[in-house]
Amino acid sequence: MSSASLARPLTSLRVCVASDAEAAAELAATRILALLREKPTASLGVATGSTPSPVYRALARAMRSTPLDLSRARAFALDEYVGIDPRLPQSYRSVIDAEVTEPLGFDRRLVSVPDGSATDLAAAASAYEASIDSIGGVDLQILGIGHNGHIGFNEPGSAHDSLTRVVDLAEETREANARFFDGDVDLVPRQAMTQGIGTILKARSIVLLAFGSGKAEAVAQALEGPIDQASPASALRRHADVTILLDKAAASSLS
Ligand SMILES: O=P(O)(O)OC[C@H]1O[C@](O)(CO)[C@@H](O)[C@@H]1O
Repeated sequence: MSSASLARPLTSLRVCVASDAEAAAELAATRILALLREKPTASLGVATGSTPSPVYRALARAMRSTPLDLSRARAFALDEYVGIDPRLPQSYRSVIDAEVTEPLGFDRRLVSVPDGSATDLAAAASAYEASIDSIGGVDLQILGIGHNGHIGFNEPGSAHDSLTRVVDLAEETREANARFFDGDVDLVPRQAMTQGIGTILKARSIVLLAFGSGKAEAVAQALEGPIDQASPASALRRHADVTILLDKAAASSLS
């Protein structure tokens, strides 16, 4: 099914321009906490990268003042580099452990990250998709957005109904992520295993955050440009429950 043939009617997104990234992160954290209080077995979709970090810090702060038991909650990471040793600090398994599992008190057995070091990557990707479906899907998915509009590691050109699979990373994505690899783009893996756009759209609710002027064009394309494969994040406009949390700089190209 091509993205153009998707028949679901378009719905309006809630767009909130916060005073700064910290304020936007607080809003996202409040939303997550409300879900987890109401449903202690909720399943949270967690992103990595710089964008969601203040959300996880805000959650940890809130839980220090008002403790909440997350030991029955689940978390599913969006993506992982292919071929990376999961023990390396740059692996998304390590990032999720350090930013989500340990500080927030998830049970490690209930936190899943795609297996980018599997021998049979296609089978591991299918198993990951099936594991999300088998527990009834993600309740709330946290997303960032790449400079080129990617969500997860779904680069421009990804089908809007794509599922978890191995993808080639765009050069601009590898260059953007070189900062996590001692600034050396040659150390950034060339492939990743990512939830597809179709996987992401199966989440019941989605919160996308974007901060800084470097994301402004990608945000404008996603929200105001055509809904097409050139802008992976534009697919979010096909979902019924999406909240976009921006700082002023990331909102600066919106009309
Ligand atoms: O938040 P960053 O580091 O700018 O990266 C943008 C987005 O790209 C991804 O890293 C791809 O996984 C997202 O998780 C992230 O939020």
